[in-house]
Amino acid sequence: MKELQHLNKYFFKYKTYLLLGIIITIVARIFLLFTPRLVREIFVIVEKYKDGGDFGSSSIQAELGEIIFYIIGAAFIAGILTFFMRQTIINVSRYIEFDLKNEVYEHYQKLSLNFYKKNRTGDLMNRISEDVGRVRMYAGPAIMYSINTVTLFIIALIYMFSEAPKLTLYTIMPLPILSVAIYKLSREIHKRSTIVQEYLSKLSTFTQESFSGISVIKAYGIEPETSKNFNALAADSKDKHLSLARVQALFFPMMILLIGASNLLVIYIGGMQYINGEIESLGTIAEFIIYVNMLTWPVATVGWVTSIVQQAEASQKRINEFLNIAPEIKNTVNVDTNIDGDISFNNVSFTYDDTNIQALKNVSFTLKQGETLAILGKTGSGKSTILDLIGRLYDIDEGTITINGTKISQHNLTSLRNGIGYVPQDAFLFSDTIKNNIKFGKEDATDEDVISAAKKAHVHKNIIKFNNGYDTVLGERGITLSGGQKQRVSIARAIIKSPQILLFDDCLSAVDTETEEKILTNLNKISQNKTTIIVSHRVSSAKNADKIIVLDNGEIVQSGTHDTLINAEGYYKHLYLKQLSESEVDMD
Ligand SMILES: Nc1ncnc2c1ncn2[C@@H]1O[C@H](COP(=O)(O)OP(=O)(O)OP(=O)(O)O)[C@@H](O)[C@H]1O
Repeated sequence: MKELQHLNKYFFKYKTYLLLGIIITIVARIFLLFTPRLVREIFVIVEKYKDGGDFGSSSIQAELGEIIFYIIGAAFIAGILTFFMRQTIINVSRYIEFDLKNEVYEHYQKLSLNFYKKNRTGDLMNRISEDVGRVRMYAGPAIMYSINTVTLFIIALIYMFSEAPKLTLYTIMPLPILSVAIYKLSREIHKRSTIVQEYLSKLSTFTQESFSGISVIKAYGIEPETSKNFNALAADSKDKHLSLARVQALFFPMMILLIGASNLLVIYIGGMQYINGEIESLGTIAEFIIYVNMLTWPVATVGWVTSIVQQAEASQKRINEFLNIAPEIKNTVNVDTNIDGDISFNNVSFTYDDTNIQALKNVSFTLKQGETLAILGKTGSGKSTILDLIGRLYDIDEGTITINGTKISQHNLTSLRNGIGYVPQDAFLFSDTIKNNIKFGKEDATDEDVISAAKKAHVHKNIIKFNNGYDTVLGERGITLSGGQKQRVSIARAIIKSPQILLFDDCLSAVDTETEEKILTNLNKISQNKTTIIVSHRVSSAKNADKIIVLDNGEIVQSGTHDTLINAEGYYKHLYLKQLSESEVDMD
């Protein structure tokens, strides 16, 4: 129960509701327990009448009518109170579920990229949905059924012992067996349903990947193999479902068997006692049969609740594991800081701790506000890493990065990120309208702002050709747009923010050189007093930059301007000549 203590703050938050729920539960059970006693009363009256008691038929009718009225009244009140019991306690569990989901989600948002690299997306999703769901079962149903069982048991046992102590002992004898059996069964059901869940998520991952990668599957003609693999997985999943259904099918027969055993005991022992004169009325037997049936379900829930609590404890442990991870990138400055665009790298080295790859070695450069830097280099040479470090997605191991002369870690993290417009290599678009995807960079942007940004990113003409224009909804990862269109929408998203620093990570790779030229000219105009860094594999993207650096294996191997670099031996000149001859071939 140590892990579940995390929920105490929520129980405290909803204490009034919870307390009300507990009181309602207790009162509801008291009313429910009037029925067996009233039924016995009926038997007593009928027995007296049959034995020739001094009843007239109209007075017995009146007495029976009164008792029936009480039975209906008690059941009615118990029913209403049971409704409110669920409305309070189960509602509290839903509030707690909602709060916990928000807490986990907010925490996820604070965690650094490293965390997301180390943990699978499916795992993150499971903890926020399935695990929180299991914890809710503890916060609601488990508490409700426990109070229910305890109250019902205490009150019923008091009534039963005061009525017929020996019969009571026999009646409750099978109940612990029922409880233990249900506990064992619930554990087995849980074990098998976890396996079923695993198979379901395997199946959904498989289908999701097949549909996302359907073009590759079709292009390689491997539909039959994919179907075979799906069938095999589905067959395994079916077997696991059947094995779960087998144990689930045992649940009710077991309950019926044990209820039957208790009823038999009541009838047999009660009957003997009636014959011996130990109990006065057959009504007592009827009363006890009702108790048995009333107590069976709560007793069964003891086993069930135990297994719910164990599952909730395990789930909360998994949730706490993530909640206890402190964000690696911490905001140490609470006031806003000014980001104007002077950037300086001073002997920066950086190693990714998950792969131990040293991505940057002693990298130094300075950029004044308004200047443009182009970074070139072979793949894996560390270009994207430089951009990630400017956005402080990772903290550096050695050296210093400053913006406006202040160390990057001394800037307010929100000011820093607000001051940067970042266009990633892999343009990610949300399943939303094009307009909202562009506005993502600036929630309060007007339609005119959106259009102007799209024009600057040279995508406006494409967008207005769609039937719904800017209101065109993009599919998962923007599948309705071409690669180049996606990149340009992503550029518009950065432009609309009008940040001081613009970071473009090879984001023109999918557009033709002519469009690239036009976009770069527009960017040149926009970024007059903004600092721009363009990562590229093309000399055409770099040639107008104020500074160019060439990276190799994390080190700067060349730096200068286009003119100086095409006259010096090295990667840049080589690339320039290669791309020049390629473009000449294209023109032929
Ligand atoms: N998140 C990460 N975790 C671990 N290693 C990484 C991570 N990102 C990059 N690397 C490694 O760091 C090195 C530099 O990667 P980086 O993405 O900066 O190169 P790049 O020059 O931008 O490459 P490309 O031109 O292919 O985009 C590579 O060896 C890469 O495998």
